[in-house]
Amino acid sequence: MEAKANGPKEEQSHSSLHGPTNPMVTPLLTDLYQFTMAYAYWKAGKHQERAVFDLFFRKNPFGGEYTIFAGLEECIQFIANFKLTEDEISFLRSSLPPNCEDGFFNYLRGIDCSDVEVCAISEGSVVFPKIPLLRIEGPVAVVQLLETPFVNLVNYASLVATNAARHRFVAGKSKTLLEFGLRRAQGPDGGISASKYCYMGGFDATSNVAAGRLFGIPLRGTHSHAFVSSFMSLDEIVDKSIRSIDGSSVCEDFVSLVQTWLSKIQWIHSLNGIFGETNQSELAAFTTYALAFPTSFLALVDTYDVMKSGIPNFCAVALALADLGYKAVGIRLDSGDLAYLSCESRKFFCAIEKEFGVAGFGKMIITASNDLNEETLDALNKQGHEVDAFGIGTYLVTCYAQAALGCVFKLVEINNQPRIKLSEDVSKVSIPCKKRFYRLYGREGYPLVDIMTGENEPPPKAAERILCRHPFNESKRAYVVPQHVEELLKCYWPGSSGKTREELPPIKEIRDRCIRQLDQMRPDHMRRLNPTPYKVSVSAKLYDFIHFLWLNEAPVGELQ
Ligand SMILES: Nc1ncnc2c1ncn2[C@@H]1O[C@H](COP(=O)(O)OP(=O)(O)OP(=O)(O)O)[C@@H](O)[C@H]1O
Ligand SMILES: O=P(O)(O)OC[C@H]1O[C@H](OP(=O)(O)OP(=O)(O)O)[C@H](O)[C@@H]1O
Ligand SMILES: O=C(O)c1cccnc1
Ligand SMILES: [Mg+2]
Repeated sequence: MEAKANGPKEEQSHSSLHGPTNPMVTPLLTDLYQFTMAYAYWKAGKHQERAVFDLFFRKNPFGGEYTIFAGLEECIQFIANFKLTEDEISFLRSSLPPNCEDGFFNYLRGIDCSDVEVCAISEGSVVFPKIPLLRIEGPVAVVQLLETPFVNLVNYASLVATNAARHRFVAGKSKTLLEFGLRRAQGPDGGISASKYCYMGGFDATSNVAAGRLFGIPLRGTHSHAFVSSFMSLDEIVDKSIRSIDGSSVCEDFVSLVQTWLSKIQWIHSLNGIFGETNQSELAAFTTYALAFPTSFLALVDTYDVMKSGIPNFCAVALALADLGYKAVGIRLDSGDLAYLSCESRKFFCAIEKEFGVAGFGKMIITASNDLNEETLDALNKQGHEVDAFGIGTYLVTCYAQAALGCVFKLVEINNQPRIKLSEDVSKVSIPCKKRFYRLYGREGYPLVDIMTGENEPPPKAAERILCRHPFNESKRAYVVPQHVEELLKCYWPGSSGKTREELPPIKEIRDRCIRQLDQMRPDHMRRLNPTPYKVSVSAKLYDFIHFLWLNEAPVGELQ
């Protein structure tokens, strides 16, 4: 069932700064330590010092080599409306130690994000580890307060968008992908976010009505087993009349028409022996649904027995509808061997088309659901199947294969002084400095490498050779002559910088960007098994600076 599009709230006001989708996203949606640090900064007179933080992740999820960046609009909606209320300030006063001075709470009363600059990669972009998704600059105490909500808003959004993109990659472009996860999602916010970001990652529609209304995502749905099993017999159908599609005639007894078709199907030579008596309560359910939705009839056919009952019953109702000029949509399979049952169902539909000359009957849409995930989609592809649309819930929205993306928020500069965070684990050493990022494209149009440079370095230029260095591994480096250079960071919240604010595009545009960028990737980065890592690099100058700072900050050990 396809719902009629009806003035999505989002499309009417996509660029207005109306606040985050979830009203729980307030300045208090942060960790206590952000406020205790803010107090300590304030007490030390350090709170106005200008800091630059990077938000990035260290490892791609799901064993893959790419990630989809999502959640940016919610971050901007959050800071555009960032203001502590008197109630919130009173709560903080009661939560912090009693010796915290009043002046701090007066300071909190005055803060907003008008002096914070947020630059970010465009939402829906394909992104890679270590390259900051957002660069946040402003008074250290304020920016520190943004850490937890920003990381929270980006983490799950990007994880589930990536999961959706991965499901799309396996299913293939021609399949319809429906997100059915609301009932299994991690709470209401998990459900709404899943629907929004699965659409962004390449799904076609959702069953989540609230998400349809909030974001203008196409709504789709079928019906459940309960609807089928709620019927006992055809006698329950009281109003049996239905008008033909062109309105020229009325069929007074649609039930009899369906029964006539069912007996005709039973006599088809090529189907002989497939089925005998079908389940009559199921037939009653299908007939009732068709009377309610003659223009979009779709039936769940696995309540009793797919081939012996569901499919013949569906065909009888669909053929009766065809007599009146209506074209049934198709079926949903929700159990059993989906490869086998989809192929058998297709054969049955083709046999009907051939036998009764009903054009297009063989092309009936077959939807499959039931604990689907990347692996089952892949298995179905390998076996061969006839499924046109997949309804996917639990594994998709809970991100069963990877619990979190692991975004972090690290200080890279304060008062124009670059800062570094060291770690025994080299992959956890942060890349210091306020930086710029570029994507370098090769001759064949594929992105070759992302490179970070210092803020004031000259940008890489097309057709000019540039040395790209692994940030930590001295021996890994390459000269690149890019065909095309794309600067990745754009200013989405200028603060007091005077830069122009990049518009927040509608969700459909973000989805299109995501699909386009995924299409542009070199296939070996995309494959599921042992994909090739995409190269993320730093300029020679930045490399030297990182290692200079590293040596400066790392204490020299003493051996005894
Ligand atoms: N051809 C196939 N190849 C691989 N996996 C499949 C195939 N067909 C279905 N599956 C998957 O196998 C699992 C079957 O689920 P399960 O064992 O619970 O049986 P079921 O079909 O749901 O039976 P029932 O509804 O009667 O309990 C699902 O995760 C489904 O996605
Ligand atoms: O399987 P998922 O990927 O989570 O997709 C959503 C599932 O939700 C519905 O039934 P539900 O699971 O509530 O009941 P059922 O398994 O008994 O059909 C639907 O029939 C799907 O099977
Ligand atoms: O519309 C459906 O078929 C549907 C919706 C949610 C969950 N399972 C199925
Ligand atoms: Mg289920």
